[in-house]
Amino acid sequence: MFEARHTMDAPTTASADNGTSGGNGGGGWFTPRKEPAPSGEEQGAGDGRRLAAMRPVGRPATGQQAPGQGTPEQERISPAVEAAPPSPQAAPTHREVAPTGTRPREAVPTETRPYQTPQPEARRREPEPAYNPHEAVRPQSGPAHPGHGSPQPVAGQEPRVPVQRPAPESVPAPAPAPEASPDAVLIRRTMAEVGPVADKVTSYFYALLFVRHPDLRSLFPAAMDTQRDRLLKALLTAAEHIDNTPVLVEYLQNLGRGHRKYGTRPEHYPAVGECLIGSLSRYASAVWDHEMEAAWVRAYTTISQVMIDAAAADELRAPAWWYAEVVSHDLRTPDIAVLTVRPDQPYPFLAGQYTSLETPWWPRVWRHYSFASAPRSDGLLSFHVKAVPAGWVSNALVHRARPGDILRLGPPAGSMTVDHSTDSGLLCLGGGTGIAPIKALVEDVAEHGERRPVEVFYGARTDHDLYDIDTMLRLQQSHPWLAVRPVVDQQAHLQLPDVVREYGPWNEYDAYLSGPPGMIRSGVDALMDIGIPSDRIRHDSLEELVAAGD
Ligand SMILES: NC(=O)C1=CN([C@@H]2O[C@H](COP(=O)(O)OP(=O)(O)OC[C@H]3O[C@@H](n4cnc5c(N)ncnc54)[C@H](O)[C@@H]3O)[C@@H](O)[C@H]2O)C=CC1
Repeated sequence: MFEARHTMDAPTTASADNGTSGGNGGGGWFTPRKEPAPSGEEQGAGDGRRLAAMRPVGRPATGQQAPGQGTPEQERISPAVEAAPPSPQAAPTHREVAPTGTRPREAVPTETRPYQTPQPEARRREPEPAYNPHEAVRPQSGPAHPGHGSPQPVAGQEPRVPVQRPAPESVPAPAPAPEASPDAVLIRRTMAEVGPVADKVTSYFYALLFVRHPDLRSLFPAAMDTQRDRLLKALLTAAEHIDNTPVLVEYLQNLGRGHRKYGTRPEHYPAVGECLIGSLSRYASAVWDHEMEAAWVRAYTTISQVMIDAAAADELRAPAWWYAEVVSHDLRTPDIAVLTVRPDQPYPFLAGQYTSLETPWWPRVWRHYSFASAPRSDGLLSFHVKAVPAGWVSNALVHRARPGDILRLGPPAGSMTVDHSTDSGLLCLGGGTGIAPIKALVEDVAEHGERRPVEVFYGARTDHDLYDIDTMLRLQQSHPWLAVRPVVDQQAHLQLPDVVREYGPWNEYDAYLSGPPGMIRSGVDALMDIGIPSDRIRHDSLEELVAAGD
């Protein structure tokens, strides 16, 4: 039910309303409690009191940004506890389970308003601060060439670069916070404590949630496995950045909007908060005290309030989800398909954004895919999908979906979009199916009639994996401002990002990266290394990328 779309640009630290002001102090409306256990018997009066206290404040929706725009989600496959409504095929039944839809939101008792939602601010994505060395890739670059032939190398042979795998991204590491608020300090102390046992915290959290609130189980997928840590990760990510109001608000608004498709309602939030704190208090017992609990209550109240408000505002102007009929299915390689779908109602989005997608075969299991085209006059949407081992959704989309099948789409999200107020060039790195949003960006620039230079480096493992090279080369032929350079690992002597160093200078360019996490990491490193400032580098969230694609 909570979707963690941790973006690069998300959470750093700042301060504004740090939760320490207002009438929502530590002992105010939340009474510290005993350590909970996943037992129904523990739902005593104390719990009921706590639950009421944690209920977020309902507030009229005003001043929200357009759906899906400028959101930080920018994440490909992200942590998201996928609590979703039913599959299209089971729509009548599931509609009952997921009653939010487009109904007016339900009123929630107003108690305290500990937090004022600031207006979202425009921002750019920033890279994650620290990356590990990359996986080995031996790409090769050369001039654009027609068809699937091997590109010409652009550099001499070099030894293969020794590499390490990126470290797993579990609970986000605390961001540096020179002036952290007292609440932020307490929250980070908790996270440092629970980080090493994140798996246990997650299991315990869901045990609590489903034992105490069995009605919420139907909002989650039947099999929780790959998605089980998403809710907790989302909450911890948000809590960790509780000081950075503008970024946090944007992140949470996006999260709140995205949760409409799961059937999340305001009254679900206290239950989640209660179980979150129950889990944290158990696994951070060595440092847990009243102050720490109060800090978490304030943080969670803020988090849930922003999400609820954003969902309510979104409800006034957009459906919780769209049905979309598959109108074409083009198997480009044995494991990559290009799908085109027709949404049942207009679907506004921006080139460079992505959506969440659910197939009829795996109800409530959602995966993120970028739009592979800029918005079209016929309203059709296209996606590039690679079937990955054990990937339920990707395999269904590649090997099972056929024209006539009905999918569901969540709202658009992501801020890897073109800034049309400048005429900077675009330096685009697309790896594998990561070329999809890059193609959309190129089309977007073309449609705006701009003459800004666009340089696309398209990486693939083999020349056969350059499944969309013909399209890209056709675009290049039509647009003199566009250069497309395939980079094939198989014949390569340099990694894709290193190839980019061979060209340039890039000081007048904004950079866009899309592809596997290792490519994003090394790409951001390389681009910053050659002097492109981080605020000119955009990409989807690494967390989502790590979890994506299945
Ligand atoms: N389908 C979609 O709409 C989108 C997918 N993505 C992500 O793109 C990825 C695509 O996967 P595949 O097609 O299997 O790509 P892949 O794993 O075959 O990699 C494609 C290319 O990226 C480069 N690359 C890979 N790892 C690298 C590293 N560590 N350092 C430098 N360069 C590296 C190489 O040139 C490689 O050939 C997935 O992770 C997916 O989540 C991202 C955006 C959109």
